[in-house]
Amino acid sequence: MTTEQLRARFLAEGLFTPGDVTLVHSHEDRIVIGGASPGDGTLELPCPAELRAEYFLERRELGVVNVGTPGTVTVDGAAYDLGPKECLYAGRGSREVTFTGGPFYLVSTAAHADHPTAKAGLADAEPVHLGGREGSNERTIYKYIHAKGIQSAQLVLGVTVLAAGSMWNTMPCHTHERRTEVYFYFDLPEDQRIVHLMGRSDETRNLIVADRQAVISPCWSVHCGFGTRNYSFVWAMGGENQAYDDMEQVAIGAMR
Ligand SMILES: O=C[C@H](O)[C@@H](O)CC(=O)C(=O)O
Ligand SMILES: [Zn+2]
Repeated sequence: MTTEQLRARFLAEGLFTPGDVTLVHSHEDRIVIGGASPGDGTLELPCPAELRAEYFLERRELGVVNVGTPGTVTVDGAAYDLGPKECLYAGRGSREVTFTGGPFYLVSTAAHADHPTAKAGLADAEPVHLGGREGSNERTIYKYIHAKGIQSAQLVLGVTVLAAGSMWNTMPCHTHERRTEVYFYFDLPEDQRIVHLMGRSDETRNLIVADRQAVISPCWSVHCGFGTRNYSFVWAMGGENQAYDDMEQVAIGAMR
């Protein structure tokens, strides 16, 4: 694939349109990603015709992460205040979801079961500190929706925050034989970029990614990257299981 073909297929740009909810429907594990940018108003989660559903969460579940300023997400009349990087899970059967403030990044997977709406902040996520200065990858991993956290049908989601002076995420890298993963990069200055590596581990390609863009990694693709500055990203997965560590590790020396 050429650069343009790779970008068209695996990179989601333009998710944040002021005053609108923008959704991208991937056929990789049927993951829908999106952005809600309410501005000064309130936005409602629409139900695109492609879902053939009465309402968005009729057969789906949703993870929401605030990637901006303090805001509120309301699910069937119950309001949840979300600070920056905080997360809300809305389960199957929730009929009305509205957004104010933010903006908010959205990830949805198909759901075969109902789970209660739940909020988690950074302190609830049992932060894991990984990497170090010598590897330029000092970072904190916050797990929100996973086997031991907020319960879901298949969605797994968290946020990773890189320390100032650290640029690498996920190195050594891995694939997930049983899942699709999407990285959504944010908190990167507008004029900076991330070199995201994708593709089979023995035949990698790269995507040059800007702030508030997402990369879809099918099960065969590695997903890791190096920024020209530090940044944060939301990682989210859909597929067969919810064990965070179900991954095929790739030795650095085995990458091509
Ligand atoms: O499957 C897990 C995901 O790729 C990320 O959680 C990895 C990550 O945040 C990191 O190492 O920086
Ligand atoms: Zn991964």
